[in-house]
Amino acid sequence: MTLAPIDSFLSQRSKAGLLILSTLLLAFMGVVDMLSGPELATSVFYLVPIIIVTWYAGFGMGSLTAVAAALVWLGAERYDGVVYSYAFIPYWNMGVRFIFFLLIAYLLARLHDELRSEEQLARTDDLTGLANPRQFRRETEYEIHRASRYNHPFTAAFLDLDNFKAVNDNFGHLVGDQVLREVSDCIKTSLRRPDLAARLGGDEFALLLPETDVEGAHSILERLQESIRTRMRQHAWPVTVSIGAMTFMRPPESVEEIVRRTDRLMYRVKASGKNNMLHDIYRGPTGSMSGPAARQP
Ligand SMILES: Nc1nc2c(ncn2[C@@H]2O[C@H](COP(=O)(O)OP(=O)(O)OP(=O)(O)O)[C@@H](O)[C@H]2O)c(=O)[nH]1
Repeated sequence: MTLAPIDSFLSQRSKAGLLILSTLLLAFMGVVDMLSGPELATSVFYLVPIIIVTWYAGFGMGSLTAVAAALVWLGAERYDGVVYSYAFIPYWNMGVRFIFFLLIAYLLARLHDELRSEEQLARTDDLTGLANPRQFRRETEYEIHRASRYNHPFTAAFLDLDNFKAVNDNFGHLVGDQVLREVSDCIKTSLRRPDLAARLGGDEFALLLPETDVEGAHSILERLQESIRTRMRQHAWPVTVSIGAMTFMRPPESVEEIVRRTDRLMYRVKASGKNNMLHDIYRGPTGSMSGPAARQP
């Protein structure tokens, strides 16, 4: 049994939706507790709404649910007519339960944050904050499935910096790192929200532009190339960028095919003098390919 559908359902709920859900669960718990009487243990079930709200809406909302759970528990005890030797004991118990719930919510919120940040680290390139190759592959696989289903084009592009080694050699490795960060910054500001940018390693970057046809991709990539050129000139770094881009009117078989085709275009740019872009169209295994459109710098 997998919890994925429940997880997907809960993660799509708004904070208000989760609060309503937890209120309903607590009300249900209160009724069950009242009907079952004081003998039957139900305490652990009060944790369910607290766990759900804390995990999907954060510690603040989890604390509110913890208060509500402690109050509902007190109410159920009152209804059952439990007798204590001192009048303050029910309130003491309520306080202890609240602290227990709060501790669970706190630990859970910490665990959640740690997991999220680990996931984030596993997806990103340390130096630039862009996606890493594993994440690029995962998203590209997903895009192939999506494009097959909805029959939409998408574009993939490979970027390789020109003369980057010269910066390392002449200004040092730290300046080289700064170049990579500046290029990443240009990429981040040139792309749209659904686009993905990854650093594949060294001075190589990959872009995935979902739902993007030839014209759309061409204008984004031209803008990006110009933005990188301008930024490099501002720092007097002798770096330009070579781009190979492929617009897939039909999805290819695999990520490898995307990489192979796009990489090949990028290397043709390198071989023909660098600092340029080749952009081609893939129309399917039997379809014809247009000649690559090159733009001179
Ligand atoms: N500063 C820095 N350099 C790196 C990093 N990763 C790889 N490199 C260096 O990047 C360089 C990449 O080599 P090339 O792509 O051949 O260099 P290039 O001068 O751009 O060559 P062309 O693409 O032919 O213009 C190598 O010298 C690597 O040592 C990094 O994270 N930081």
